[in-house]
Amino acid sequence: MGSRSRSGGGAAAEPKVGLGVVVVKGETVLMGRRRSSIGASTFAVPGGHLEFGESFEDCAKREVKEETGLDIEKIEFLTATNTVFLDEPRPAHYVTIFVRAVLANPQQEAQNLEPEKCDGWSWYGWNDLPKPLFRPLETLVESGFSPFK
Ligand SMILES: Nc1nc2c([nH]c(=O)n2[C@H]2C[C@H](O)[C@@H](COP(=O)(O)OP(=O)(O)OP(=O)(O)O)O2)c(=O)[nH]1
Ligand SMILES: [Mg+2]
Repeated sequence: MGSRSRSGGGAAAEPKVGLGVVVVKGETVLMGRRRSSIGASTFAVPGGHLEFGESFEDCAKREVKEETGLDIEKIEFLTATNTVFLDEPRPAHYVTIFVRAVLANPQQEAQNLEPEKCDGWSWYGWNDLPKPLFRPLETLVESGFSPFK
């Protein structure tokens, strides 16, 4: 058939673009434990798929609003990671764009607006992150990267 799919079952095998938002408040970042199939029970920052035609900034604002209700500003590109998930329910390959942002209103509280996808949101120090981390984030941390430098 000449199919480029390697995952079988007709599933798309192309790499996808994910976007993770490191929301910074003081010395802490916002993280929650995932319930979604890829990376279930690992801790990740809010984020999701980049939609067709969307800017990184708009994607970051949209995903953080949908998942936490928070409004963010000062969105800056941080770095990208390249992760192949072979041990998940379905093989997947993600290029993840990481951006940093701050709260538009530091008094605003995070709400768990998609409880089917996340156990809840909390603030963690970068040197005291919860474990295990979602793999793209683990790659970021292990590279020595810090959103506070
Ligand atoms: N949320 C989040 N997604 C990430 C991170 N790193 C990373 O590679 N991704 C990738 C893999 C995820 O499967 C993908 C989509 O994010 P998601 O799993 O939260 O999906 P979602 O339902 O919020 O997205 P969407 O389909 O509603 O746009 O983005 C991260 O730190 N946080
Ligand atoms: Mg998400």
